[in-house]
Amino acid sequence: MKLAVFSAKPYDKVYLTQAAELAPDTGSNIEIIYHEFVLSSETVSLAAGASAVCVFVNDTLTEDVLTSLHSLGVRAILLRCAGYNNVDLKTASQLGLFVANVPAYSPEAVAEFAVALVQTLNRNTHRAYNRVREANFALDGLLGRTLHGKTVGIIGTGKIGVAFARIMQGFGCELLAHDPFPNPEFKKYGEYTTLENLLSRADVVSLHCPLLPPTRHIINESTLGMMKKNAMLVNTSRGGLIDTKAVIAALKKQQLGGLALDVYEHESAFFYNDHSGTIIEDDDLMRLTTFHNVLVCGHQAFFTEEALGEIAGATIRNLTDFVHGRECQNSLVQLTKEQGAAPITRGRSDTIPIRI
Ligand SMILES: NC(=O)c1ccc[n+]([C@@H]2O[C@H](COP(=O)([O-])OP(=O)(O)OC[C@H]3O[C@@H](n4cnc5c(N)ncnc54)[C@H](O)[C@@H]3O)[C@@H](O)[C@H]2O)c1
Repeated sequence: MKLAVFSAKPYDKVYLTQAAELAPDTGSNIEIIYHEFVLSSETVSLAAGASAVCVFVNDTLTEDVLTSLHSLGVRAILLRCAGYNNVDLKTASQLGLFVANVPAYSPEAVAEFAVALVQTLNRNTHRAYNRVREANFALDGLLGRTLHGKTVGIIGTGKIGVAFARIMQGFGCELLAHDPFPNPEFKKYGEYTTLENLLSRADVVSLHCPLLPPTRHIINESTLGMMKKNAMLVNTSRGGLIDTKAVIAALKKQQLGGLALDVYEHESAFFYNDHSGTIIEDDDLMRLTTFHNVLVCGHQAFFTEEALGEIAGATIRNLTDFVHGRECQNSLVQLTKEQGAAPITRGRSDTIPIRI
């Protein structure tokens, strides 16, 4: 069985190769071909000969890409990530393609990174680091706020949102959450409220919901206007949750106190590659990097040794479930027995109708 891996970085090669070698029931039967470029309509032909493709957050699996994959003989799509907003699941299902993700690979890794962003932005440690290297020990401009006693608003209380809540409770924060599907786990840490009430009360707002049609630009001119003046906004979820132009306007008006992003609406053109020698034409991204109170990272919240090991292991397990026609608990499409995969059995927040 040939597996074509797109957007493959050196670390993907190490962890996936190791996981395939350790797979108990297929072992050396998996031949992996690594492509460093993204999967798109321009590159899809390179999947020829493969029965399965493995993709990441910025590979685009639109109707035409999926149709091409299917006609090339690809039957399984393995996402080595949790979010699947980049895959047209309806078309995949119609084509009878198996699609599986890795729903939980160290949610703690992402939650811990969100906390790191909050504290870096709040206490200006990134600016202090640069100053001290130039022997500038002045404190002007580095003033932060004590988090203890502040209100933190969490939008989306799934695995990552709850892990974030648990850590922020440890800081002594009051926690509010908004989620159309309340999670009993969160109730240990705080209370659910409406989006409007959360935004008007929170000193820090952190986004942990998936990107879906109803959550696209959930942070927009109107919802930014509801936020407490000088509050901080953190997004480690998906770039499309924030209307970038609206957030730039809120920063310019000094309505928003700070912004920390691990994800960006149009990140697929830049993230995971070195563009330092080129002219970046995305003026919104460049504008964001000029604010002293904005921190942008390149979608790295998941990036820990533990998470990479879990992602690779789960990806290969999803593949072997498909190969052996076993029920796959990470399946994202409902296929018939004849199409070669088992029915979906998902938990509360992962039920498919919510996502499509
Ligand atoms: N930056 C990274 O490296 C990274 C890594 C992993 C995941 N992510 C992102 O984090 C997101 C959350 O991951 P998770 O594992 O916690 O997912 P999850 O499925 O466990 O939880 C998502 C939660 O969002 C809720 N939700 C759905 N619609 C909502 C809405 N309109 N308003 C508020 N909440 C809503 C769901 O009910 C669910 O409780 C993923 O969708 C993914 O986009 C980012």
